[in-house]
Amino acid sequence: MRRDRTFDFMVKAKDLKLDVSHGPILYIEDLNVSFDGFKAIDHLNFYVDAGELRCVIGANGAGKTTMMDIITGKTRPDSGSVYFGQRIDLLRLSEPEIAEIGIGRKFQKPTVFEHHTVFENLELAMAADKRVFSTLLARLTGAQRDRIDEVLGMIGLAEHAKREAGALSHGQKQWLEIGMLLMQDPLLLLVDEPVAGMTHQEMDRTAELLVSLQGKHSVVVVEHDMDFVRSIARRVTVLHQGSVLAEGSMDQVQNDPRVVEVYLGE
Ligand SMILES: Nc1ncnc2c1ncn2[C@@H]1O[C@H](COP(=O)(O)OP(=O)(O)OP(=O)(O)O)[C@@H](O)[C@H]1O
Repeated sequence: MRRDRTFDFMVKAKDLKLDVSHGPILYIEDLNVSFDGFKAIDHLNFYVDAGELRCVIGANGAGKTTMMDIITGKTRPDSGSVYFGQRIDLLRLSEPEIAEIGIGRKFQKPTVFEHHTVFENLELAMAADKRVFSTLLARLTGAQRDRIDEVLGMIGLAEHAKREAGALSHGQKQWLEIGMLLMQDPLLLLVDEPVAGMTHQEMDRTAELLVSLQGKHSVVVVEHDMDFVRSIARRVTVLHQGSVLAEGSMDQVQNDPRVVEVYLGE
């Protein structure tokens, strides 16, 4: 895929300018990584358009987590390229720098601050330096309050703003954590198995939330629950043995004989 190869040497991560004028916000090309000789990612090509909501499925060990780890700088590949927009080479950036330029990640297990209220959790997420929490409380501007209220509405927790996060249900904690990521206004949001352990009602609500994020944010969701994937996905990527086996609508991939054989037919 065409990409302008301009390198921003000497520029601080936060000053890098995202360029999505060609469409994709994420370019992964010919990516490879091995662990002790085992190819976890094998000549992987993967593109996500700006504003897109993409689902990634694949059997255990297909390489989904490893791909997310490479995007966020946690794992370094052996070869290949990973670009954020056309110009930002993610392989040159550290994990904190990647977060700073607008890539947020939600892990499977919620990690909210249980002894703080929902509101305070969102407030804390706004601070780049988590140690400033005690001083931040007194200094919220009107715009910051408005942003917290807006996110509370998006995640459906406005009525729970004053509750301790530890008292929330599992699903509500997951939404709060997505809200905490939203406080950083990420351009790309990576979400790992968001509905594991949720009730059906919570799953429906999570689907609505993720669908509402597309457009303003690009979202990549890794999920095993096929009904959930069907309920949100516009485009689905099936990973198998570290590369893309199939890509398309849920109907297309579900009817692909190779997919049926290696994954859905299990
Ligand atoms: N740090 C590591 N060291 C050694 N092997 C690893 C490491 N990380 C991943 N692997 C292996 O690489 C393969 C791909 O793992 P990965 O976690 O990316 O798959 P996955 O698609 O996320 O699977 P799951 O659905 O189970 O989370 C697996 O066989 C895993 O055991």
